[in-house]
Amino acid sequence: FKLSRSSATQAAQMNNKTAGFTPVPNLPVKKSGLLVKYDPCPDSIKCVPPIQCPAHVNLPDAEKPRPCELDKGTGHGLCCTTGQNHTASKKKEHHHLHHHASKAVSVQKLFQEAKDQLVGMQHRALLSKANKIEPGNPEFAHHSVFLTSVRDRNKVNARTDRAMQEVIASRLFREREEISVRDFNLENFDGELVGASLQNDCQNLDAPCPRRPRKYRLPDGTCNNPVPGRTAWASAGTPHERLLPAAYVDGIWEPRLTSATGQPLPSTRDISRFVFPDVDRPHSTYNLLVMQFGQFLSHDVTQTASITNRDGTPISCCSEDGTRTLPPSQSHFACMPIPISADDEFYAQFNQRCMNFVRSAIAPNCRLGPARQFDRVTHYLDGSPIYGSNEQTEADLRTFEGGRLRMLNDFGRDLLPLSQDPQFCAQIQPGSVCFQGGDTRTNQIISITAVHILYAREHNRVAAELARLNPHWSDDLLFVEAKRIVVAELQFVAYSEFLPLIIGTETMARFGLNVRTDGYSDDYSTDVNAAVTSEFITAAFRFGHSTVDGVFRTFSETIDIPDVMFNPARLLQRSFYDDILVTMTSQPMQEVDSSITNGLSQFMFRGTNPFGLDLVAINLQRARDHGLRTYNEYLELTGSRRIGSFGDLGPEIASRLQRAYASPDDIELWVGGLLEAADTDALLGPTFSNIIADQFSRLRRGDRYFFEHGPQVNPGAFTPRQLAEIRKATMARLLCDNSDGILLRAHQPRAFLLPTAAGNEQVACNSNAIPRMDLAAWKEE
Ligand code: HEM
Ligand SMILES: [Ca+2]
Repeated sequence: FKLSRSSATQAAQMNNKTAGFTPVPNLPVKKSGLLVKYDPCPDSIKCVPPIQCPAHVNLPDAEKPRPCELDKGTGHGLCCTTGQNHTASKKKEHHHLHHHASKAVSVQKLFQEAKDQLVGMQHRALLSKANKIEPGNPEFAHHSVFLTSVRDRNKVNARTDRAMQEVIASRLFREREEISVRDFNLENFDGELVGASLQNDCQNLDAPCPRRPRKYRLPDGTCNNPVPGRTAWASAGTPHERLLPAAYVDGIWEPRLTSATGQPLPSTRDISRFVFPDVDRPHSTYNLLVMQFGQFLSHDVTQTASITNRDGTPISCCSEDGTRTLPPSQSHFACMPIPISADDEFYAQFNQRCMNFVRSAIAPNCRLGPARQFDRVTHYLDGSPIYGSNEQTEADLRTFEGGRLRMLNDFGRDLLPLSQDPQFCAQIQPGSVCFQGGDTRTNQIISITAVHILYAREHNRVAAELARLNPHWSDDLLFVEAKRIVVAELQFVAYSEFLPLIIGTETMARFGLNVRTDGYSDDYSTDVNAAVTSEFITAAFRFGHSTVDGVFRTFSETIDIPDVMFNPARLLQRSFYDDILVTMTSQPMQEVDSSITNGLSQFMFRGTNPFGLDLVAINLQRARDHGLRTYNEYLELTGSRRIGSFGDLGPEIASRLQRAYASPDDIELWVGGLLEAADTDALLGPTFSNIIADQFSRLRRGDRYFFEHGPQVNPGAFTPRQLAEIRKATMARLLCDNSDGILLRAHQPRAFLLPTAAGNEQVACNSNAIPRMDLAAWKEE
């Protein structure tokens, strides 16, 4: 007797649910065992979720904010006086550099020393002949997303040089001034360089903006915040924010390498193979579009840059055949390769002992202090994967006729135009083509290429409709108006349909994330920086990697995902676009749990090689590179109790964790976050939900152009009538309006849930059950 597929699935899911760990609130309890009831906060002090008052972790007990009840019984918060900064604004310690009779001279001397050291490091990097990567190597594909155009190369090199000088100068400074690592990580010292002779390099912190605010966003995200000194906030090229101070062992850029026990941390590849095997656990109601839209959103808000060779080529930190790590004398200063154990069940077959890993590029800070990674794309949720994150990219994508985006017309179907570097994908997957989108990751997996096509078609659909309604509008006006509508639809779908499925309705309410049913929102604040946090991009929003299935079961074939990475050529087949859209909305995604498909953890970007990269190992290595703290520290940040033993996380997983880690204090944020049991009606547990909720709160409260913000604050506000139309947008309508009508003519109204979910039966695309926006609200009287 065999279990039917569905009951086996159910059993697996129950198993997963009971295995999940639920963090325990860290609150004072009365002798009776009941939670203490809290008084309201004093006037003008807000009660916020603990994550939105991050300084509480680092304050001495006597200064900690006191707990309070959040609105509508959604849990406990803190009466916060320190805002969203991870350090309380304490008086900075003054070190003599600042008071030196000729500060400018000593800063300059420090930087000259740093420059000399850097030249030495670069010289050694140049001498190491081995550190190039050939096309065709999986690592070449990994780095393709980081590559900069020839046009930008000098600028990128100059920026990295400057940032590296700051790192070296910070080291010299910290040693000479004998500042503790803790104070350095917390930035409890005066490290401002503004005013010193180097200030010329710091001017890009404030973008030049027109006096009268623009009605439309700028492609690079500048001039969103109107306050002088903040006009570059969250624009392309600006650094990540941090919830907790970095965990660099030197307080500057040296990654965490030792366990709480004092022995070396385990290799992230070992953590991957011990803790994250490939187990098929399909989700009972969520489909693969949740996964794919999630990745699309992540590409909108974040793309980290990598350090490269000076000629822009990727750096290799392993010997060419992967059998050994390059010795320090031969390797680049940005190298942080991942060791592979000799007993690795998978990579040992291919004699691999080293997986390449190059550290993320860092931004000049214009101050001494911990290194800060930056975002290459606009942090704002502003459709940047569709339109690009700078003026040039946007211009390259436009036709300059009718406000439209360029498309490749393939026998009557609109696809994205072919990439200007059409050979690129062919270097990874012979015979493939690459498409051109607003983001360099457009071809990373065929399903994301399809989402890019979906939105580009929507843009052109809206532009055509606006042109019909307003025949006198210019190309420019049609373009910016269509973009404003498409971005609003994207934001609306993200906040109304997607986010509640991920973090649940209670967290939505606690962080004030729900879209309104009418009127304008009033939560815009010039004090909120929308920039993504290190914790969000390096761990929490990478939850999505657990939801990826190793195959697409399309109408006509079962495709292994590594075969469609950088290989979107199937989209040229007449029915494939519809087929992959239908596959995404009808095939379940994978559960969020301690399992990752081999398609990501062994074969990622394999191209024509027998093995690829391990994304789990890379995620964890990236977290160390970016100075992320451990799971326990984020439990504390979110107001939960730390775990004391592996057993706290459940009996089955405990032995696997014990095999990987020496101490529960070493468990990484991404690992602990995935192991939590989901909140009620959510996909994720509280730690990831909190980090994601905090980010999406920044992304609306810190974005002046957010679709719900009214004319008092938003120069691009919609009229009430237009806003009512935006609020009809759904993912189902987007799919229906922009499919080829070959395989997709009907759809379930809730597009992120399987058609088998209760009350979600398919209806014809022209049915009223899938509402339609009426663009007549944009007709000029
Ligand atoms: C479809 C399969 C996917 C592949 C092949 C993939 C691959 C990758 C790779 C190679 C990176 C860069 C890793 C590094 O060097 O640190 C990355 C980063 C990331 N991924 Fe994925 N991913 C996939 C799906 C997803 C999904 C579904 C989500 C979220 C729902 C997601 C969220 C992220 C985030 C937030 C980052 C950090 C981006 C940055 O700042 O550079 N990914 N992914
Ligand atoms: Ca963006």
